[in-house]
Order: sequence, then C-alpha cells, then structure tokens
Amino acid sequence: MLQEYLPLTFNSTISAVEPVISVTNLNHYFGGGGLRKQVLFDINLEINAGDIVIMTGPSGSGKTTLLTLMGGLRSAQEGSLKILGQEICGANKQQLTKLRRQIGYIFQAHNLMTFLTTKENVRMSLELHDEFLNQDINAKAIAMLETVGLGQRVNYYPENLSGGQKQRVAIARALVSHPKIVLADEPTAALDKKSGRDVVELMQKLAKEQNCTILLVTHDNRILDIADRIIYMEDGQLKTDGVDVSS
Ligand SMILES: Nc1ncnc2c1ncn2[C@@H]1O[C@H](COP(=O)(O)OP(=O)(O)OP(=O)(O)O)[C@@H](O)[C@H]1O
Repeated sequence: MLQEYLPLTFNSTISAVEPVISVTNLNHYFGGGGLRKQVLFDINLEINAGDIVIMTGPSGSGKTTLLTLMGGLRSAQEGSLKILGQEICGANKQQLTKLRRQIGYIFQAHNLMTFLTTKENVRMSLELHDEFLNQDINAKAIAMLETVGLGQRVNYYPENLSGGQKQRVAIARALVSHPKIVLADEPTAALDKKSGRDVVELMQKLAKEQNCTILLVTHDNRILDIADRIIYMEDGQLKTDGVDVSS
C-alpha cells in the first residue's frame, strides 16, 4: 500500500502521440550490501493518455513498488522511466516534487485530513497549484464534490462520512486539479461490494471526461472490467499485458 502522500507541478508539455508513461528496462532494488534484494526485473511498458490500466498480481509481486516509482514517490534507480515526457530515473528531489504536483493519488485508506471538512480537503489540492490561485477555489471544490454526489456533505468532517463517501472525497481531491495521471492503490480494499463498484465507476467516468490516465493496483477481481488494459505482475516481472478482461 502507498504510505506516502507527496503533493506535486511541472511544466512539461506532452504531445498527443507520446505515451504519458514510458518504462524501459527498469530494475529496482531494496536494501544494500549483502541485504540488497532485486524486486523489479526488466520492466518494459508504455501507457497512453486516457487509458485506464489495472495492475494486478500476487502479494509481493512488486505492484506498489512500480506504482510508487511511476508516481515519483520513490527514486528510480536503473533503466529509464519517463513520466509526462520527463526522465525521472536519476531525477533530483526538486524534479520529483514538480512531477508529483501533476499526479493525483488515491489510496486504500482515503488519507483525508480529519481536521478539515470535505470542502477543505478538496480545496487543499487546488492550493498546491499556482494556476488556481486567482480562481474561486471554494466554488471549484464544491462543484467537484457535487460531481461525486456529495454536494450535501461539503461541510462534513471525514469521521461523519461512510467509507464509500470518504473514498469519493479522495477521488474529488485527486481529480479536481485535472491531473494527467491518477495513481490508485487498492482504492476499493476497505469498501463493500456496492461501494467499491460505485467508487471505481465514478473514477472511470471522471477519467474519461478529463482524458486522464488511471493506473490502479488491485486484488479486487470484481472491478477488472472497468479497465482498458490489464497488467499482471508476478515475482517482480510483468507477465502479461493485455486488454482481455475475461481471463
Ligand atoms: N521498503 C521496502 N524495503 C524492503 N523491501 C521492500 C520494501 N517495500 C517492498 N519491499 C519488498 O518488495 C517486494 C515487492 O513489494 P510490493 O509492495 O511492491 O508488492 P505488491 O505486489 O504491491 O504487494 P501487495 O499486493 O501485498 O501490496 C516484496 O518482496 C516486498 O517485501
């Protein structure tokens, strides 16, 4: 599971044909010296703008590691990893911070600020972006909450919302700034079947409207059908990559 939330903005522009994420011969290791352990092996992958990609596979297969690398949440060590046209293998902290402002994150635990209302949680995401500072960010946050069906809950605190409602606030927070990429790690894990389904269908709808790429890690087979493409990881390797959601 993603543990960190690191906000991000950088000014790269990407052409329509260039993949939003391009991974070439990527390896990753944890630990050092005699304890050094390779957890990703020669990953090659391209993800196009607007695609909803689900990454699945057994526990420990490297999904979260790959997701955190693609989100600029940890440094890539070996190979090439281009996000929105920018090489981030070897990128410094400042470059990673800029990158992270262009990405929305949705976590298993919604990670909302408990001392802020739903509106304030969503507004906080806009406050990280200079381009919104001259706009009515309150109105934008409320409009986004209305879009996710929480127009009546803008002044509620997270503790007074159901699990599904909290996750919808997290979706509003991730998408309100219209990021090009949203990364989601087990977004339905804490939800019942219906709430989980509602949450991913909402993500799918908003992503298609905004032409946003979604990369979603899940063990939840019930949501595979929302994907344009499914990637299967095993033992740190990308085993299958396809669009056949029935397999
Ligand atoms: N910070 C870390 N330090 C050392 N090893 C780690 C670290 N994070 C993950 N690993 C190891 O890397 C491997 C891949 O872990 P990762 O969390 O990416 O798998 P996963 O497929 O996301 O698993 P899950 O589905 O259980 O979340 C595992 O063997 C794990 O123990």
